[in-house]
Amino acid sequence: MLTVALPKGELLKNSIRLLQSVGLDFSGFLDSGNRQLQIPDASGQAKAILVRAQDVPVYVEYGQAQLGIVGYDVLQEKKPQVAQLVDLQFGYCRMSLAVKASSSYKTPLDLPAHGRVASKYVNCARDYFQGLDLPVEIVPLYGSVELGPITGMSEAIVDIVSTGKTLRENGLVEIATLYQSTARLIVHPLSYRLNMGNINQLVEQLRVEQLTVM
Ligand SMILES: Nc1ncnc2c1ncn2[C@@H]1O[C@H](COP(=O)(O)OP(=O)(O)OP(=O)(O)O)[C@@H](O)[C@H]1O
Ligand SMILES: O=P(O)(O)OC[C@H]1O[C@H](OP(=O)(O)OP(=O)(O)O)[C@H](O)[C@@H]1O
Repeated sequence: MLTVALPKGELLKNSIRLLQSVGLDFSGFLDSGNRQLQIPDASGQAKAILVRAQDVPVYVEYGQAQLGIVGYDVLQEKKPQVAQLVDLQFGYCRMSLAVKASSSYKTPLDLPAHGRVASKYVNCARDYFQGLDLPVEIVPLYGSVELGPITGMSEAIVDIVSTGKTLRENGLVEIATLYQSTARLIVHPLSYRLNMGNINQLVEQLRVEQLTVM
């Protein structure tokens, strides 16, 4: 039986919608009273496990799930050994560098050498500043990173921006975009090569459906 790893949070609804369009129903995860972390599809072809967004590639890399749905941002941060097969065209956001709107930093190179940058995406932030040849201290945080510059702990943040509302409401502005991100269908490479549980057919169906459903 195929196992699909689904991310809790922002990408869950659209992931479930997409899978429904190819006949796999995991809508039970959307029931507010439901605390089950794995549910079988009614057809008996597959089951889904519900994990934190950052953990989706872990289950796929280790082969406990053959398929998963995860943001490109997470793949950039963790660089897991998985095949990235389809850009699912939802979960649009961008990884940005932001500073206080009132600061004098208008471009990344205006930031002071050895200044601090707070982020949940420490590898993305580190790679970006290495590419600029600007030495900075990356301060790892787990959320609400906008508070870094507000409290004065850091000069800047590297974080996901979607509507821009969170930045605006906290007096921050973007000064650079590291990359754009969308949800991706990822696959365990060996399972794909061996076509386990007819995985290739399902991937093709998802490739077609994502164009019409979203
Ligand atoms: N505001 C947003 N708008 C659109 N997509 C987003 C937004 N925030 C995050 N995403 C995308 O959705 C994915 C999951 O984000 P979500 O906020 O649900 O989890 P998370 O905060 O990264 O993880 P966790 O809560 O487990 O720490 C992200 O990796 C990104 O690809
Ligand atoms: O541009 P916007 O549409 O306002 O969205 C951006 C916000 O969404 C994410 O936060 P999330 O809700 O995941 O909370 P977090 O601070 O715990 O990461 C991200 O970290 C920003 O704070």
